[in-house]
Amino acid sequence: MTGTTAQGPAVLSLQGIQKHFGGVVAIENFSLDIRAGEVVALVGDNGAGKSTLVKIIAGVERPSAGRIAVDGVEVAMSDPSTSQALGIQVVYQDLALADRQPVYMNMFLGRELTRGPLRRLDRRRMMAETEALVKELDVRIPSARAAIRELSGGQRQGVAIARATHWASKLVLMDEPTAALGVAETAKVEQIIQGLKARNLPILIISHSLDQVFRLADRICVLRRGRQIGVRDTGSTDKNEIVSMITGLSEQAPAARAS
Ligand SMILES: Nc1ncnc2c1ncn2[C@@H]1O[C@H](COP(=O)(O)OP(=O)(O)OP(=O)(O)O)[C@@H](O)[C@H]1O
Repeated sequence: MTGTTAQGPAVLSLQGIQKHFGGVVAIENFSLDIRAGEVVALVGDNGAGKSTLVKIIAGVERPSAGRIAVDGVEVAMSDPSTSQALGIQVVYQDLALADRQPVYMNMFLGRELTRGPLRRLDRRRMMAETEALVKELDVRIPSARAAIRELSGGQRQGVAIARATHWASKLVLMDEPTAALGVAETAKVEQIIQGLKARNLPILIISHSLDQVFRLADRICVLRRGRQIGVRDTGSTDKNEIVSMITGLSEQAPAARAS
């Protein structure tokens, strides 16, 4: 592998990760360090193993072999709550939002703030915290009281990202965050993701759009049929190289490309 020039200690370190589903090798031997403040894109064709890797980090799937460390300490991601407790949050494609509930309740879903001995819902505090967060991240929603179903796809995605950011102290995983969005909404969500860099929170993002990957990522990690093909710094590679890594077809020489 080449091109791993990010600085600082690894927030998340994956070493020799393997995952077999019966006879299917979904992940062969995967190693990657992710550091504070960087966006790493995971790319590869359908079935390359991207979602499986995200599920392993999220504690949804157990690796067949390999080691995972958070801040240098080896951990067993035995279930999603372990991963969450370690400060890792996932924004899944379906967003996992409660459609009928207001934005502020979604922000605290399963972790609602309460007050007093009767532990009544502290709606005011949840609303205030939600408003501060969406403002900080520039997620433009009509109100923290708006029900999710009243929001556009881009606004929903913004809420899901804001929630993940709120609860993640170490890492946010994003699985195709703009797959269902139009051009303008994609641009807005990308702007929100770029804004997260200021928080120094590392992001691992799955995307099928190489244009998006080149806009957002500091490093690009390529998988092909479960094999880790390589990691490149975005600034020292180009789409041709990444496409050839994804497909396994060698790059055409410039002369041949021009003809
Ligand atoms: N629960 C499972 N049981 C059996 N095989 C699985 C399971 N989950 C994934 N696989 C297999 O593992 C391989 C990797 O799948 P994965 O979904 O991780 O790929 P992907 O890169 O995320 O693809 P896509 O871009 O289509 O989402 C595929 O061959 C898939 O069929």
